[in-house]
Amino acid sequence: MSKGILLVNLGSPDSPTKKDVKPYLDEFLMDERVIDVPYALRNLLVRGIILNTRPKKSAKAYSKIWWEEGSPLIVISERFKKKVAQQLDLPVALGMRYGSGSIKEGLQELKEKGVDEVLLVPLYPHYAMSSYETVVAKAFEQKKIYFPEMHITTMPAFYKNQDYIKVLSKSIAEELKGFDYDHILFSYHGIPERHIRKSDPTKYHCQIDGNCCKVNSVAHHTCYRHQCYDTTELVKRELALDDDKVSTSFQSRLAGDPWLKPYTDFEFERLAKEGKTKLAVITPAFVSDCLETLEEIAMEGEEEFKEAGGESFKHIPCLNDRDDWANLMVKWIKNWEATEVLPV
Ligand SMILES: C=CC1=C(C)c2cc3[nH]c(cc4nc(cc5[nH]c(cc1n2)c(C)c5CCC(=O)O)C(CCC(=O)O)=C4C)c(C)c3C=C
Ligand SMILES: [Fe+2]
Ligand SMILES: [Fe+2]
Repeated sequence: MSKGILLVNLGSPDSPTKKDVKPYLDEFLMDERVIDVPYALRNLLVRGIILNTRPKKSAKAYSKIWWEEGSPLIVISERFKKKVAQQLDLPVALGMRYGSGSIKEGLQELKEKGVDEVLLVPLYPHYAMSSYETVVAKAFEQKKIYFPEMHITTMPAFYKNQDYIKVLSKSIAEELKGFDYDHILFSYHGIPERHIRKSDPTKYHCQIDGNCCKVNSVAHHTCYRHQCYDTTELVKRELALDDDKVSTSFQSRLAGDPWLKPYTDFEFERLAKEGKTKLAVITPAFVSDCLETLEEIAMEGEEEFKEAGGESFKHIPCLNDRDDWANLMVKWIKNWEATEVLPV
């Protein structure tokens, strides 16, 4: 068997224009694990309603954060991949769940290098049906159709891995140097509450009230909300932060059913009104900065917070291509190569 790595991130449109954003959003929102309603209804919702207005709005947002080299998410993912590959003697490829540079292309690249045993690495710290699970499902679907000879092992979600928490905490501590804050908000990408219920294998454990999280359950392996609160708690402990200086919220909701609460934009207002006027925001659902961090938080969020009375605001960058983060990924991969052990 010849081993290789496929790192997978979400993907971006090819350019920040309505023409390129529309097909990207079409692929993204027509994913049954993202808008999880029957096909006919999803088709009506996405193609009959959302895609009439959203591409223009999203293109405008993307154009505010676009870099000369391209989409920040793609550029950062490529830099990360390069740093990881430099330290390994086995092929490393990058794939995107949506848009250009697909999972199929990534697997093809590995196949051409003689790989038949793939370590699939969804670049998400937490499990969610709409992020981690859809990457795994797509990779296995592509394997079945095009690469039946390949064997795929998937890296588990690493939201509470000790080394990951250390690297994340170190990045936060470094970024907070010189920033006088009175609160740190951990803002995670939101998902509809029904996704939590759907992903609960027991079908009764997750009450979405926090009490369920105190009772040990197999449901925690697939509960995005539980895992996000775990990450916050572990970083809080690692950095010895006071309870009342840290909170968790969920951003980026779309209209419709209730999404995980509290909502980040409401929290900006609440915190400012409570006199927490110097705010640091960390976005640990993403390993790479992207539209949701650079525009929604670092631009729009700062404006909303200051309009509500906030004085200073700092978005702490994602891990991106930090050396310690790339080194940690290399360590996990080497463990897998040598002993088949993956992070927990
Ligand atoms: C039903 C809608 C959505 C769910 C559920 C969802 C979950 C989810 N998304 C990410 C990570 C990212 N999402 C990004 C952008 C983005 N997300 C949605 C919708 C849902 N996401 C939309 C419509 C968009 C596109 C932009 C917009 O119109 O607002 C991005 C940024 C991509 C980029 O190019 O920079 C990321 C990353 C996670 C981790 C997640 C579930 C936990
Ligand atoms: Fe999203
Ligand atoms: Fe829970």
